[in-house]
Amino acid sequence: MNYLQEIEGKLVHDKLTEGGGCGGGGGGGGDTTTRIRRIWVRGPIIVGAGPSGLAAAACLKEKGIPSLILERANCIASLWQLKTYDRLRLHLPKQFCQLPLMPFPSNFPTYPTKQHFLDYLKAYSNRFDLKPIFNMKVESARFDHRSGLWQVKASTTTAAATPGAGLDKKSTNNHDDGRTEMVITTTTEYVSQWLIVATGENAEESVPEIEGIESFGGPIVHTSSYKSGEIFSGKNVLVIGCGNSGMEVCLDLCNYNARPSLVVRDSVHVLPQEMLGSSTFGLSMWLLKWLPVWLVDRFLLLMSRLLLGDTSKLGLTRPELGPLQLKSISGKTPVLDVGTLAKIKTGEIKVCKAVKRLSLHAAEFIDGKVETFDAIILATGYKSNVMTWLKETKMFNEKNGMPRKGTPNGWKGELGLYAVGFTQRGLLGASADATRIAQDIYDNCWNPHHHHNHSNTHNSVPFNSNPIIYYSSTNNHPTPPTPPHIN
Ligand SMILES: Cc1cc2nc3c(=O)[nH]c(=O)nc-3n(C[C@H](O)[C@H](O)[C@H](O)COP(=O)(O)OP(=O)(O)OC[C@H]3O[C@@H](n4cnc5c(N)ncnc54)[C@H](O)[C@@H]3O)c2cc1C
Ligand SMILES: NC(=O)C1=CN([C@@H]2O[C@H](COP(=O)(O)OP(=O)(O)OC[C@H]3O[C@@H](n4cnc5c(N)ncnc54)[C@H](OP(=O)(O)O)[C@@H]3O)[C@@H](O)[C@H]2O)C=CC1
Ligand SMILES: O=C(O)C(=O)Cc1c[nH]c2ccccc12
Repeated sequence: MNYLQEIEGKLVHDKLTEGGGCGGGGGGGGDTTTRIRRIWVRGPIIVGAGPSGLAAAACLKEKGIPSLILERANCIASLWQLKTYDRLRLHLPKQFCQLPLMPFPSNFPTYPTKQHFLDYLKAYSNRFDLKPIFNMKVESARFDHRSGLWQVKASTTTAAATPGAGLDKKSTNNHDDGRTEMVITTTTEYVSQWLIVATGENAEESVPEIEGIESFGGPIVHTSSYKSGEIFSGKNVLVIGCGNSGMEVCLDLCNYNARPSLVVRDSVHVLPQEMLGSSTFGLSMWLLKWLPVWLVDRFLLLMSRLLLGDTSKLGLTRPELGPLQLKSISGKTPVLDVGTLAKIKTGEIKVCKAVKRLSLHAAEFIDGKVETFDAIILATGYKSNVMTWLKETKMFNEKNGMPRKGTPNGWKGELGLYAVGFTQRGLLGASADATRIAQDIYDNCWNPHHHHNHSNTHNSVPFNSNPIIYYSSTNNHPTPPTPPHIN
């Protein structure tokens, strides 16, 4: 640990804001009092250590290309590790959820649990020796035309650290109990020829505006902080949103003797998880090889009708478009039923219309009904955060932070910019992106002599595996400057 801090200390004391080395990199600007560490990365910078970022790094590594992963959380796969409920399993069979180059172990069940999946991701990082820099939140990234490089500014926040050099901001948090603790934010600028966006479609919670929400007297939690129904036992809980999360949370609430009501503001496709002895997803993929989407949809709807009955009688109206067509046009994922429908049929879960307004202990719905509730769970989904930090609007839509080009072409931008995991096709889509990105960087950019499309003629590794070069100096440390407080 001391050793790491020493590196950190050395770095921040070096005179770093001057350009030099590879092309100036912007910055400089004369005023050397702003102490920003600047680090040149040999390979691509990957933002996000979720399944997508890990897959991209592994595919690059396999081609001999080092990369550097920056992750805001203090662990890999933070969505899965920190923001999912206890009973979560993959909804799709494991063969559709594995990352490139390393299949799931054969002893895993068809639908691995959250812990299985996390164990797999840990093993995946170890296998490819991936070492993300944790607690490193990317605040901005822009392409510098002068140097031809991406400049990625990231911040690390340390609580109660020893004051030192290289600090952008020092502030104090005043706690209610009178304690004060120092919060230190350090900014680091990473510079590279390539930037791979892997922050995901689920980077931030989507929180709806609902009239009167501020006056509601009970707890309001997003599904990202819901663990289990235990604390809601005996309570009336309003679950807003009927995607896969909302549906499953309702089931979980029932299992803990809470009384959930599910808001279905519009329409939803609920499909059985399996039909004819195989997974609905697998069967659909297979049928799509031979039949047009509309026909596969007709088949899915027929099977659903036989296996689940008429869901509209339960308040779950189906959209006009079929489930796969809707998924491909809008990205809206059909719900794969894991037992919720049975509880709706028995009345253990009530289905409600859209919420009109909330008050201290109640919700009024658009059909005029009023019900009392002790708690609200927002199962309203997620959104990308790319538009908040990526200073680029050609590849990414500045409104929704998604690539402008649709699947499967959204992975490649210009000037060394890539995106992995924005296909609205889950882990399968992310894996395909990661493979393509690594191949593209290898083919077109990686060889210093730019042998376009002659990938199979050069199999030597042009750089050593350490991705970091300290921009300002001759230092070439064997490890990245890991923040001193990670686990
Ligand atoms: C409850 C739930 C269940 C799911 N189940 C399945 C399933 O069974 N099968 C399937 O295929 N898909 C499933 N998905 C879809 C899900 O998108 C993928 O499983 C997968 O997590 C996507 O990986 P990702 O790396 O693209 O994004 P994420 O897993 O979200 O990882 C992105 C990472 O980027 C980090 N990050 C974000 N912003 C910054 C920043 N500014 N700086 C640094 N780091 C940043 C985040 O902290 C995060 O660790 C599920 C999603 C949810 C919410
Ligand atoms: N085990 C698994 O594989 C699981 C996978 N997932 C995946 O994770 C991703 C996120 O899922 P999820 O968290 O369910 O989010 P989704 O985005 O899939 O669903 C959000 C739901 O909230 C509704 N909603 C949004 N705003 C409001 C509002 N103001 N009032 C009422 N309803 C509202 C939406 O309705 P509308 O359609 O009308 O906008 C939609 O039904 C998906 O890709 C999903 O498939 C999630 C859980 C489990
Ligand atoms: O979880 C997601 O968002 C996915 O894209 C994977 C997925 C889960 N259920 C599905 C049904 C149809 C297509 C994709 C999925």
